[in-house]
Amino acid sequence: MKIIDKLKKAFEKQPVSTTKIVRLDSVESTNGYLRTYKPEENEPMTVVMADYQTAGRGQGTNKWESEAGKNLLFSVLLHPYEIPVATQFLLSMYGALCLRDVLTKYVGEDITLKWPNDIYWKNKKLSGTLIETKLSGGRIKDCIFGVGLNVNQTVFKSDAPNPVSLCQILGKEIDREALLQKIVQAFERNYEWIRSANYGAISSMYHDALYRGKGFYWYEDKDGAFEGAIVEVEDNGHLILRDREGRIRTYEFKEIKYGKI
Ligand SMILES: O=C(O)CCCC[C@@H]1SC[C@@H]2NC(=O)N[C@@H]21
Repeated sequence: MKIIDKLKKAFEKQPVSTTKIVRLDSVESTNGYLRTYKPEENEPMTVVMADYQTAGRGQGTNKWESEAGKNLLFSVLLHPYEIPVATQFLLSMYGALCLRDVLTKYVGEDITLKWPNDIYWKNKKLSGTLIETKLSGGRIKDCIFGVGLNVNQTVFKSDAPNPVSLCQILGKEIDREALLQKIVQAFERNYEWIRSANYGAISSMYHDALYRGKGFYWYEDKDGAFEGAIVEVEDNGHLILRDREGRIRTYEFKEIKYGKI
């Protein structure tokens, strides 16, 4: 085969992303940027990424700090009108599974999903997600899926929650742009899951990928520490644990902490 034909073939095989990606040097927060963003009519998905955030937000009242130009800080705007509010955890599972798919290709087996949607490598946090939704008539009008993924940072502040970066795991710097392309392609490819609203299949993939998905581990709620095993994550996103006495305990996010293994 001629070289040009080989190149053409390779190019045809390479999926090309159709999603608009807005690239910024610095912004307060990529989630905040998308909150006032007006998409074109034929723009099902928009991504905004920044090299630096001056007020990056984490879960609850946490800040998300990230060294300039080292990591991936991006938010994906989706309009999943198909999804009723009651089952909006589907979005959380979809996003986390997209990230896991790509990161597993980089790192291998040890990538898991820590309820509700952190990405862990072994027992260290590789990525965190902040989801914000705008509702209309009991359905989801807009969903902003904001991701902070540690890529090339190697020194973290001491109060960061057990962080790790891809560079630390793999021992080499990672091309952030190529990684972002792969993640966006996974979001595009897997959007079919949302369209088909195949809750059972997504939920089963999510459960298979859960950190501490099997066996008893230490947890901590407002009454203290206890050993529990994950029974399931409900469709509404609540975590159900069974303790050593067989008691079933149900938690919303922030009501439970992971104790030491
Ligand atoms: O606390 C967490 O684990 C969630 C962290 C989410 C951080 C990302 S960085 C990009 C996007 N913009 C923000 O302000 N936050 C999210």
